[in-house]
Amino acid sequence: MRIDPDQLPAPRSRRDPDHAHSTGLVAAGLRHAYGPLTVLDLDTFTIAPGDRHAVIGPNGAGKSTLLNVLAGTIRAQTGQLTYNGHTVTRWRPAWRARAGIGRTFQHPAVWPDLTCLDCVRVGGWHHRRNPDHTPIQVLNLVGLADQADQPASTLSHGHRRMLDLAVAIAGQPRILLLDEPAAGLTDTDTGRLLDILHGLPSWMAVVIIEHHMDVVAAFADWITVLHQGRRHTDGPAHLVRADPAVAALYLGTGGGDAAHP
Ligand SMILES: Nc1ncnc2c1ncn2[C@@H]1O[C@H](COP(=O)(O)OP(=O)(O)OP(=O)(O)O)[C@@H](O)[C@H]1O
Repeated sequence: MRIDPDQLPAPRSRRDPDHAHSTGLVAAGLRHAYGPLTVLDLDTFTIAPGDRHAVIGPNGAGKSTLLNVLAGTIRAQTGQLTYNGHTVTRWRPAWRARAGIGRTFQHPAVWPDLTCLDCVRVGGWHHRRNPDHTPIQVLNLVGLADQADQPASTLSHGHRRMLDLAVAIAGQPRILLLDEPAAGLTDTDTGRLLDILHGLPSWMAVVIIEHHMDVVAAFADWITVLHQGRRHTDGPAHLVRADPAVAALYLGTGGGDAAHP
């Protein structure tokens, strides 16, 4: 089901003149299977500059698979990805990151033996000549400036998640993909996460996979609901959140019929 956005006023544009040449990411015909199990089967998925987009769905719906396909960690068996007019379907994750597709991981992936500051330096290595923010400023943004010289391995789970986010932000991505950024965070850290997300530059598109609906509600303009690898619903966030079929999907009371008529 697709909610008609024409019911609403036009979404606020987040385009920045400096990034007007960015046309975002367009995925078409993505399909991925493990043996007989198709875990992703999406006709289209689009990320426009400045999007604030949440991908939700029950466990096993294919959300991380989608994010991994967009970031290049998994190569979909069929489909095409176009980013700013370039076909990037076969690009490695590092090439995509350098081109502006950044990400965090469901299980924070930081370099345990490096200090927090060095992790952020690595994250921003391709912007050394003209950084928007110094590494310490990025650490400050996520509340870790006091831990700058500490090895990443000594951080708590919540702080490792923040460091993972800082590493991604240091790369100044045009598209930032966040896999369950609030998982395991305290309420205080979740509040900080939302402050950080709200403070990201308007030209940066942000896509989150998230189970915490309060985070989705506070962050997203647009929601895509996946179920069994397919699009169940997508549309403006407040309409999707109010959609009884989406609630039914989470409660297991028949939403599956909407995805697989
Ligand atoms: N390497 C793998 N081999 C086989 N099956 C896999 C593999 N990785 C994922 N899957 C299966 O693919 C399906 C989609 O997984 P995925 O992690 O994308 O779902 P998800 O929506 O992110 O779930 P969750 O919310 O629990 O993280 C699940 O059924 C999962 O068990």
